[in-house]
Formats: sequence, C-alpha cells, structure tokens
Amino acid sequence: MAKILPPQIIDEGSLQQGRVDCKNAPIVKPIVYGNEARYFGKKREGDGHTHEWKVYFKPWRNEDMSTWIKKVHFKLHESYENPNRIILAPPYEVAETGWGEFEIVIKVYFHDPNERPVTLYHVLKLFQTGNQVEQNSKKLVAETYDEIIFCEPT
Ligand SMILES: O=C(Nc1ccc(C(=O)N2CC(c3nccs3)C2)s1)[C@@H]1CCCN1
Repeated sequence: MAKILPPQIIDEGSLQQGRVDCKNAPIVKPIVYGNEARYFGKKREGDGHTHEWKVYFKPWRNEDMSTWIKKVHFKLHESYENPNRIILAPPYEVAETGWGEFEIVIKVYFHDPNERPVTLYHVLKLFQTGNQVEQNSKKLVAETYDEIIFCEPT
C-alpha cells in the first residue's frame, strides 16, 4: 500500500520520520504539490476575480509519472464550474482564476489495482504574507515536498 510520509532527507543519513515496513527495499517516489499564483493588479471587471493560479502535482525530479499513475483528481471549491477536475496524463495541473484561498483535495490513483489512492490536501495560496506588496508580475509559489512510498510486491 502506498503511504505518504513526512519529508525525509534522501541520503545515507536519511532522516525517515514515518515508517514503512517492506519485506524488500521500499520504492520511494519524491513528489511536489502546491500552487503558483499571480495577481491581476486589480479586480477583474465582470467576475471580480483578482488572481490567476495553477494547482499541480509533479515529480520532484523529472520523470514520466504516467507509468505508475492512472489519474489525478483535483477537487476544487464547489462554487467552481465542474469542481472535480480529473487529469489523465501529465502535467497533472489545473489552471483557474479566483479571488480567495481554499482547500484543494488532490487524490492520486495508481495503475496497480492493489494500491489504494493517495489523498493530499493543499490550501490554495494567493496572497503574499506580511508586508510584501502585491506586485503584478510577481509569481507566488506555495508547495510541499513529500514522498509516496511503495513496497515491492511480494
Ligand atoms: O476565499 C474563500 N473561498 C473561496 C471559494 C471560491 C473562491 C473563488 O475564488 N472563486 C469561486 C470562483 C467563481 N467565481 C464565479 C463563479 S465560480 C472564484 S474563494 C475562503 C472564504 C474565507 C477565506 N477563504
């Protein structure tokens, strides 16, 4: 069963915080998920949206995840049209616009029928923290590093 563990340092001094008991060496898939956002500079006429953003799930290193991932489901806020966005091939991302921050559920499905889907939670971030000024061209990035760990089938 695939498990999501807190980040670990992948080297000989690896600090593995969670435990996965595999009979053989586990298969570790480092991943990154999160969002980019950019302020329009003002509220958009018509719908009042202020930002464009993109939520994503991607490998930490460049690899073709479609060899082991069947699909990725991004569940947006219910006020969005078609809030359930299913992405069947990389890049696993959804681009939208809006005015606020909310939780996005990311559910990752695997080709292996024995592997249960993995669910990740990301709070969309649009606003710079503290006294940072909203700059039109400045891109904000908010992302999390994690690892999906599989045990070799016995
Ligand atoms: O902001 C928040 N929730 C949000 C949910 C959806 C948001 C949004 O941006 N949009 C809906 C979408 C549409 N516009 C027109 C038709 S659908 C653009 S914001 C919460 C409230 C307090 C703190 N965060």
